[in-house]
Amino acid sequence: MFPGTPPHTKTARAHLTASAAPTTTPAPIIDDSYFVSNQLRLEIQHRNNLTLMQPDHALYPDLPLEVDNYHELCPIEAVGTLPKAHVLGYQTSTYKATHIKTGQHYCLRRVHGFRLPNTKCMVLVDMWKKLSHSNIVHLREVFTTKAFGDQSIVFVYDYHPDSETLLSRHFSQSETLNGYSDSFSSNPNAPRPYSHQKNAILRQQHSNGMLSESTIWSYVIQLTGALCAIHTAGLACRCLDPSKVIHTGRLRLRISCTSVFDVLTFDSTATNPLALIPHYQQEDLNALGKLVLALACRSLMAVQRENLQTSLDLMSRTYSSDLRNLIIYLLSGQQRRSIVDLMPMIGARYYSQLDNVQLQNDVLYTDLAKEMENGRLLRLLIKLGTMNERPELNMDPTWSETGDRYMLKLLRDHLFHQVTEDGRPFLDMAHVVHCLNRLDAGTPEKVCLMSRDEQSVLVVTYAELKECLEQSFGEIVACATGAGISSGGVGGHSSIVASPPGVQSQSSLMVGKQQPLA
Ligand SMILES: Nc1ncnc2c1ncn2[C@@H]1O[C@H](COP(=O)(O)OP(=O)(O)OP(=O)(O)O)[C@@H](O)[C@H]1O
Repeated sequence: MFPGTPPHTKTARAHLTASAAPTTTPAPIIDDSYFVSNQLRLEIQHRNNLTLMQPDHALYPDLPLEVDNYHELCPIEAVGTLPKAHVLGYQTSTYKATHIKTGQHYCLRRVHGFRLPNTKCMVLVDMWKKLSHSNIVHLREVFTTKAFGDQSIVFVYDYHPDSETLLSRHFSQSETLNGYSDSFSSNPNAPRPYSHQKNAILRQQHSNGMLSESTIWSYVIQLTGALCAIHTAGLACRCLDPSKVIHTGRLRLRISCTSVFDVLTFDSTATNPLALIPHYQQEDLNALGKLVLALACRSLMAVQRENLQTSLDLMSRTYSSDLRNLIIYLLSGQQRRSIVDLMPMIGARYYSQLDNVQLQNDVLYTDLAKEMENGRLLRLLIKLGTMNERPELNMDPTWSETGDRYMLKLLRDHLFHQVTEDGRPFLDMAHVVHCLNRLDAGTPEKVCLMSRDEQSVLVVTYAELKECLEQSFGEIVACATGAGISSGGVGGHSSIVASPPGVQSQSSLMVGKQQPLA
């Protein structure tokens, strides 16, 4: 069998009888799962699709083409979503947009009809911009604009494709629409009997399905980490609401919407703009307690003031006393609490979280390594594709068919155009990847290449083919950049190690400007 020839295959037109083969070869790989794990591939594909999503002007004719330094605005909320007035009574809209200069994607949160009285609040905005944490959506800038036809203020954040709010992920649609839509604001004027409330919470807990305790602790660890960073920076979150925490990928949480409340409620007459921060930090802890309790009960109703005790009783049936104690601590408004006090309550669960993150990291590294390999192979394919069948170079129409390029053309056939004994295309990505890897490494291993008319057989090493490739591609680059002009075969990079009868000699095959040898 000729070296480098896959068993029981023949080249595009030639039949390599010598390679007739054992049938023990593994089944050929013909799908691209060969390259990267399926689940990750789907996830990344989906995120890329969302990131590359283009604006639909027919659907959103009123959207401006440009807003400040951003263009290609695409609303992130579902089409047909009715305008809501959630953030302090202002209507808001969220868009994916592209920065005009850098091409980076961002998430723009627009607050409609808001006029900024002065720029004093920018002190807080600057503090937020400096805050970088893996569980906080990074704020990049804030600006006012009339591009939407009104006076709007726009908060620019990092874009995290395929995110979902905790509200839509873990709480039922009906609950958000049935009069309890303002997640945590209870209406004390609407009393309901205890049993009614308890049954309703139980129903929701059952219909929504319980979250595992480890999931809730993972959320607690991420959110306390974020709060710790915010409080340490001398800021308060003020938006720890299920509609403002986004969930991406596998259990990854990020607090979004930061700084919006600070700007919208900024009191420019106050002597110290940071005076109320300690108070808001206490409110953050309260909001965290409510969020954890709501998640444990899978119900927003669970955190209304009159339902708190019932909800704590219900969640204790399923979850540990540690989780209950953590919620009680967070909701105990009388004492002065600190986010740092939560660390001993979480305790050894940090180790499991760290372990999960590191395991996930290992998986990503393995897939990244595969992707790097794929990138390498893609560059090789680009070089081959640029060269093979090129109609002419330096006014030489035979350039791609002569000299070193002829070997590369035969290599192309060897890679992609092999057929089985009975003439069917031979598809095996493993064969292509195997050969390309050897070509990239320039190994001394030999490969047998046969011309389509079966008259010539070249046996060359991958090292020689690699040199041909680099040399020929270099000629194209030089021609493209006007750096140098050359044509014809360079010769000397190949050798016929074995020539079956009737095959042309090395010199006539490889040197000078010969007639096309296809
Ligand atoms: N930084 C971000 N990157 C990507 N998507 C985001 C980002 N921030 C929010 N989203 C997504 O945008 C969508 C809308 O978010 P938004 O916070 O406006 O929710 P909402 O329920 O409409 O809130 P509001 O009460 O302010 O109207 C959600 O699906 C959310 O997951």
